Amino acid sequence: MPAMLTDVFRGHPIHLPHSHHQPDFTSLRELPDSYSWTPKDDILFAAAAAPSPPTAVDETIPFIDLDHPDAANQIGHACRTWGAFQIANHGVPLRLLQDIEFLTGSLFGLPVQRKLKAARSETGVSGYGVARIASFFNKQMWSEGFTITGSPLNDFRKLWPQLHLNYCDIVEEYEERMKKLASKLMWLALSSLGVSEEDVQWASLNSDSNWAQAALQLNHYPVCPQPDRAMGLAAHTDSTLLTILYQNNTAGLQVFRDDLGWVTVPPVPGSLVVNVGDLFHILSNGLFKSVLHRARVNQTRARLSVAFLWGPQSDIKISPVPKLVSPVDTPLYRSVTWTEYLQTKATHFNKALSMIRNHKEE
Ligand SMILES: C=C1C[C@]23C[C@H]1CC[C@H]2[C@@]12CCC[C@@](C)(C(=O)O1)[C@H]2[C@@H]3C(=O)O
Ligand SMILES: O=C(O)CCC(=O)C(=O)O
Ligand SMILES: [Fe+2]
Repeated sequence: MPAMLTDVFRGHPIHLPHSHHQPDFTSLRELPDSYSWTPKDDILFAAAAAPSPPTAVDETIPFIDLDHPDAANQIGHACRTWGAFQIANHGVPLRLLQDIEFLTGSLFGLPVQRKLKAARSETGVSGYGVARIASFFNKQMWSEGFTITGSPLNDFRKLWPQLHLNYCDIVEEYEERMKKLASKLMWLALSSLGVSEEDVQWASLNSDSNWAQAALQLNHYPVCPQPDRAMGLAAHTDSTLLTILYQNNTAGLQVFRDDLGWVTVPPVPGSLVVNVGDLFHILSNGLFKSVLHRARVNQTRARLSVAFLWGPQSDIKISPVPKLVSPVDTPLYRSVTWTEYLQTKATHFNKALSMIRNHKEE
């Protein structure tokens, strides 16, 4: 039995503040200094868009109809240029999206004392708390999170003594749908590079398809008195193959482009945002872009998001697909399992990718 996602941080304990040490988000009229970000707290905080032609001003990530006959190429192009795209006709019932949004709102609406009964432990992955990347920043983020790996039953029982079974059913159905969608998206993207199942046998569609695992990250960004100086979730890349994100009807997600700066991803009701993670960047030998993204907050509306963070089981070694490496070159990256990569990220954060990069001998 390979190590599970649940255990990846056993050897990487982390001490993060819990909400009972934090001010009550809802009662503040001014941002405390510990929540006020400047460019020195995050070098990209104020990264202005490079001067660009007026036509490029409202450029954003591609919107792709999965029923379109050219969807595979559109996805491949989006993965290479943006590392992110939005999808319609993804087959996930609207009712299920509404259910997971309701669950998320209901969870974060619980009294703090109740949420803390399911607080994430210092060595754990699952539970209530601030995002793990918080440890790399001096300032606090204007958000709270809840991570699910494996069965949420134990945590949900603590949150909702009566209704936990209904909520477990929603999570189970959501994860089931997301799993199928993620695998479909990965194969569409790979096929656009001419990569087929013989080239990536561990991910074969026929193998009992249990080669993948995932975490579900629920995020809540409360209304904020001074949103221009606050940060909902600091800039990061995901350590995944792919991440599928549902956002409620409140803008906040931004992706970074060297030539455009921070670009907002507008919420489109019923659609989902997909982004390339570090492992897909490695698998594609650097062709697909692991996109830097963050979440901003606003003054009038609370924001909710649900990220399905998807990657391979822990016994699977990810390395660049040989077909995508030129015969005269070495692959851009060494092989790595998801567990090893998450552990590297837990200590080195944004340096993790470069640490597994092969450096060419002169
Ligand atoms: C399977 C994963 C992926 C994790 C760690 C672990 C569980 C929670 C995920 C997130 C979710 C929020 C952003 C992020 C950067 C974070 O802090 O926690 C993610 C991180 C990663 O993609 O590296
Ligand atoms: O809330 C968002 O839009 C982004 C969330 C995110 O990046 C994450 O959970 O990894
Ligand atoms: Fe993310």
